[in-house]
Amino acid sequence: MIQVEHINKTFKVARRNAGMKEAVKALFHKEYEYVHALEDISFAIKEGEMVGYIGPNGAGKSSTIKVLSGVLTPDSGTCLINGRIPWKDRISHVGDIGVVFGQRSQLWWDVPVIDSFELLRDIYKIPQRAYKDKLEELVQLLDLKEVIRTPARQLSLGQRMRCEIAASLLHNPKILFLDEPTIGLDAVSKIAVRNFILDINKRHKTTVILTTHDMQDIEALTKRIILIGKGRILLDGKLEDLRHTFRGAKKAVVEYSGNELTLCEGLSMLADDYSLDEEKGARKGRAIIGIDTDILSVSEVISYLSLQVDITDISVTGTSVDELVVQLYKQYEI
Ligand SMILES: Nc1ncnc2c1ncn2[C@@H]1O[C@H](COP(=O)(O)OP(=O)(O)OP(=O)(O)O)[C@@H](O)[C@H]1O
Repeated sequence: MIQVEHINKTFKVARRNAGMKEAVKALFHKEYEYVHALEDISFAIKEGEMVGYIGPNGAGKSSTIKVLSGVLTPDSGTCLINGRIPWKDRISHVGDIGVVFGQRSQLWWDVPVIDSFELLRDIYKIPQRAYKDKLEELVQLLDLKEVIRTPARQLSLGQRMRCEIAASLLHNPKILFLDEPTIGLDAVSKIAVRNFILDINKRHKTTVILTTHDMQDIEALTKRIILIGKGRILLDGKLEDLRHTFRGAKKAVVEYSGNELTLCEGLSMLADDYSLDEEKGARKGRAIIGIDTDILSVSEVISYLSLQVDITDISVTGTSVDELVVQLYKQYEI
């Protein structure tokens, strides 16, 4: 459905130093720098897939989404979406895609949201019957009844984001590009947005490409991730496999009293915060210990530690998706 092959995009950016003198100098002699936003980007996405497109700031995520949605023409490479080249067949292509940029609005600011929806109906030439049915579905699923008669500028961020998502789906697109859809939302609104995305993917087999810095979005929505750094794709694989790779790392938070903790092979001290009871000559503390589960099992760790100290509380957690991504960024030096 989406086939991207060897896409490259370089931006030519004018640069000058600060100050009046430099500004005048730049009038006569401009200096340029070249930013390689996308370098040899290739991937394929099947119908109905939900893919997380992740990477640090400036990695090239938005540039990729812009190429896929047809607003940015690459310097070289090919991209076919449902048999169309996005930047060449823009008008027919936009009928197939919905785009939500979390940081930008597609709603007209001063008019009630429903007026923006009607305008989009005209732009996309949605038949009246289909529009009515879709609107009804979206209003119900996204709980918009109370807000669509309000101007966009008077909505809370969460309400506006739900309206943005509805606006992007009115014409029933096959593909949805979501660029930071939960940015700035509170926990309840984030969950509502995520549940809705899961729901439309299930109902309509909508293909979703999601760029986000929120790893809970990735965990809740996608099975596959594509990691981009400095304009290049560094990894494309299943989240599950990645978890497997990093499975060997767990963390124990141990509240203890007694002696100083000594660690054996397979354990590493990440933090040890304690106070000293000078009378008893004993410590009371909270240690965070890294466990390499390829060397020691969790039960062995508990037995080993309880031989040394009194454990008053212990919790053991695996690597979170956030930690996993930090490790990936470290591994790929991005
Ligand atoms: N129109 C442009 N003109 C010049 N440089 C640009 C332009 N758009 C993007 N870039 C540069 O291309 C690189 C990739 O930018 P892009 O916005 O795609 O990154 P991103 O991964 O979406 O980052 P973020 O997570 O911060 O949104 C950056 O170095 C950026 O400065």
